Amino acid sequence: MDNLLQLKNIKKVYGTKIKTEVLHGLNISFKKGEFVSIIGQSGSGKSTLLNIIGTLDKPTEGEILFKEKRLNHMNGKELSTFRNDNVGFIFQFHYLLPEVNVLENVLMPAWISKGRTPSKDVIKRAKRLIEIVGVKDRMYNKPNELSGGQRQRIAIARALINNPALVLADEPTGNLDSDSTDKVYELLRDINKEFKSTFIIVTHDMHIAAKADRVIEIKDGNVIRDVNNIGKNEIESFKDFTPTSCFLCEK
Ligand SMILES: Nc1ncnc2c1ncn2[C@@H]1O[C@H](COP(=O)(O)OP(=O)(O)OP(=O)(O)O)[C@@H](O)[C@H]1O
Repeated sequence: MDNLLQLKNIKKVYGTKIKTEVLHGLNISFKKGEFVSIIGQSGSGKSTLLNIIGTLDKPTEGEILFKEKRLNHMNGKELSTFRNDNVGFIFQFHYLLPEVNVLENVLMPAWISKGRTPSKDVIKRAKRLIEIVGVKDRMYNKPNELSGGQRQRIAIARALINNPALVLADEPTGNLDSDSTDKVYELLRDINKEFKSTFIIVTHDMHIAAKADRVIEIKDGNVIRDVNNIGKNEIESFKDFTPTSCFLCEK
């Protein structure tokens, strides 16, 4: 698999008078189509890293290459175009617009990036995505008429409308019960297989992280572990993050 994204010596310092370095020179490459979990204790730097990868925040030092192209020197407008065309975001809270229906919510990023009413093909893609995420019968309902799990599924469909090469998710199932969590993760994996987008998912639940192709552990702003195809032996060694219901541990 080719590299989609490369982080080179990424440092992040917060504060001006009192400076705190929260990422200490990270070097990580992500391949096309890879499904990666980022795990770590609260405050270890996971969201900071994800925000930098998604260009929502700038690193204090270091370089980000996306398809070999340097992102560091892009201005705000260029970055916003870059994000709209290449990155899908899924957050813990769905941020759906309450005033418009499910279909219009999913179409919103396409609307924004083109600056006009989406084409028939885009509308077709939106309908297909809504079908894939299993909420077809709620296409014309408003978000407040959906369950929490259904809203998160719509947020996933919305993240995919522009066919992004990269999907970033920060605790995407943090607000869901364990049954919906499992279903949403299965859905993310299915979508990853079908559309070949690279998925980077921040979580502190090992039950979730273990479903990825690769698990990266961050501790105090450093990568302390980077493991492919995690198995039973490794999962037990991530004991800080292993809930009692961990499905692999019980095997
Ligand atoms: N805007 C900010 N200004 C100053 N410090 C910040 C800022 N954002 C985050 N931090 C600090 O950076 C460190 C890393 O925060 P970050 O949110 O990346 O951690 P995290 O691993 O995502 O945590 P959690 O799992 O609790 O969401 C923390 O010590 C946090 O207090």
